[in-house]
Amino acid sequence: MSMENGVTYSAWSNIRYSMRQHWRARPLTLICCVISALVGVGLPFVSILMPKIVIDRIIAHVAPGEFILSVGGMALLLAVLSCMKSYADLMTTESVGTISILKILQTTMHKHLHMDYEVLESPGYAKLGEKAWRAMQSNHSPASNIPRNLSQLLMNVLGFLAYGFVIVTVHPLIIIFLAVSAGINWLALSRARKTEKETREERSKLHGKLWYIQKVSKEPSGGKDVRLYDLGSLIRGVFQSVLMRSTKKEHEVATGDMKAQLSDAVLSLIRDGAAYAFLIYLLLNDKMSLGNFVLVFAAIGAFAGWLSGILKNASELMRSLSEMSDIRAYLDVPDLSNTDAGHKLPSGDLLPPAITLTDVGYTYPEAEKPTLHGINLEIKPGERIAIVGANGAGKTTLIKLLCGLYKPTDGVITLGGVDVTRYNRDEYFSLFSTVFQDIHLFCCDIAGNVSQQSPDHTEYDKVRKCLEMSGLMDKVSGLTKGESTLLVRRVHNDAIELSGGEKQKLALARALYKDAPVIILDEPTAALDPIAESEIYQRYAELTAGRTSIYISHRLASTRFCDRILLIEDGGIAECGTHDELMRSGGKYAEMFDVQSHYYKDGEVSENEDAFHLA
Ligand SMILES: Nc1ncnc2c1ncn2[C@@H]1O[C@H](COP(=O)(O)OP(=O)(O)OP(=O)(O)O)[C@@H](O)[C@H]1O
Repeated sequence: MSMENGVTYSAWSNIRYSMRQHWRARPLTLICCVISALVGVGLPFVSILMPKIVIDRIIAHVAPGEFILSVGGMALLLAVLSCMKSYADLMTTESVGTISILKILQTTMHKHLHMDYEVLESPGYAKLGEKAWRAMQSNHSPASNIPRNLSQLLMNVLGFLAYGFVIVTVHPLIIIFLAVSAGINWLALSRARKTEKETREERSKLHGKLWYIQKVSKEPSGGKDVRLYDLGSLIRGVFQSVLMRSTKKEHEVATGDMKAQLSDAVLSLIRDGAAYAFLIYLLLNDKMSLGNFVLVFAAIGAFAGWLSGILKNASELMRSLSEMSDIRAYLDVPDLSNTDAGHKLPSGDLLPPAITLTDVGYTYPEAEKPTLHGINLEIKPGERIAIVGANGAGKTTLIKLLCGLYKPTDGVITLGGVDVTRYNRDEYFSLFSTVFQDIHLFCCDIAGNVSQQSPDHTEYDKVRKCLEMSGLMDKVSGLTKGESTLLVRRVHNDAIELSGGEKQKLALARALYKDAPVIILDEPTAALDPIAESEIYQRYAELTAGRTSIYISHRLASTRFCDRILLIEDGGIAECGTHDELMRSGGKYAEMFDVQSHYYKDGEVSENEDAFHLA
């Protein structure tokens, strides 16, 4: 699955996008940005104008009342502008620094939670995610800096024009000289930006690796192996080598930035020095009044600031905009499934529906060959199917296709005679209760983990019934808080930890609570003790009553209570039939069953013996 969505984002489109986000989060932010820009020019302008007015008034011998009025008025204006600037800056910093970043985090979380599972799992998307995450965390975070950059750019441009006008009125030559030196500076900054852009892909990859190694080193699930196999030195070595490569690249970027800043400083010195010398020459030769000299002298000093401000802000804005592209590229990866209103799902008497696979195949993204191919299968309403096969045969892949987490790369799956891609993705999910091998617990109480709903919407009697059926009620009733006991210790101090088998029982209770017409169980008893496992087998008919069920297991004896057994081999259905039929045909299933049956009681399993008594 290619993650190139073919969309490019122009600078203008990124600016509009960012403005829209900020406007939705808090319109006041953008208003304050504009106020900050305008006052940011007005304030220093009034400051440099004040000495000229004082000198001009003194030289003109104005009346004391007029003098106090004009100077006092200027001082008052300065105080008002200063307060406005402080307020606008405070509001902007607070808004862009928290609210807007949180808004972006909220948007990305919504994307993680609702995108197609197939996209979420794909390596291409993970890479895009790393780039976007890096962009969100960077010092130049577009989330916070685009409005601030624009505000500062606007302030610098206005300052440049206002001060430029003052200088031009004295001598146009000075402004040409200042503009040429600014052009040279821009070239230096462009080079720095080019280095940053060229190395961004690689820096992002290295950063992703560092982050992954950090994550591995602190995950308790990997912590056992790290200690018992002494993986610490290996992990440290890999981290060190990636860190060195990452530091080298970051150093390249920092050096580019430093060179640009150095050239700015040197050029500013030459530029301002020459301009001041020229001014002094004009004053000494009576070609300029003292008031104008003071005004232009201050204007030239500040003009250089506006100029380098424009260059710096433009460069930072470019960087922020390209980082915004990274975030948008991540957010805009399209879903492959139908998320619009789809074909009406079967309901009432039509449940559970028939599911048909016609020439279905699936190739994982970037895989060399298909994991599954040419699968033809009809699952009748209410049928109990068992799927068996060696490790890596494709059993889990097949059920992910069935329950809509993957879209077939070949062939068609229909449900109730309708191509499943025509149903709305989330409505289609509602038809399946699935227990996967890897069980995810959410940081709420046991009841919430079973119902997957908030307490207001949880039916507690139903929760207890499902816990009873899955065999977890004995454990839960022994807990002080019963089904209100919290799970996930990382989040809640008073949470409990469940064992592997208990988690599996909880997952089964969750599947039963959902009460969907199709129940799919992928090795649901792998972690259960023999008695608990046997109870599940004995209750299987009750657990799956009125539903279509699909059961994956390596314990071949357990598949005997199913109507049909499918053996997956070499990416296809190699054998299909009842246990007796498959045993009679003497194929792979019979061979696997015979190998396993050596471990049963007394070495043999007779046809009539309870096949669930595993040693
Ligand atoms: N996300 C993935 N990306 C790429 N390849 C994958 C992915 N998941 C599984 N595979 C590959 O697909 C093949 C089938 O995997 P699958 O999990 O369907 O096997 P399985 O029959 O359920 O195995 P097991 O009995 O060990 O659970 C394996 O070779 C595996 O490497």
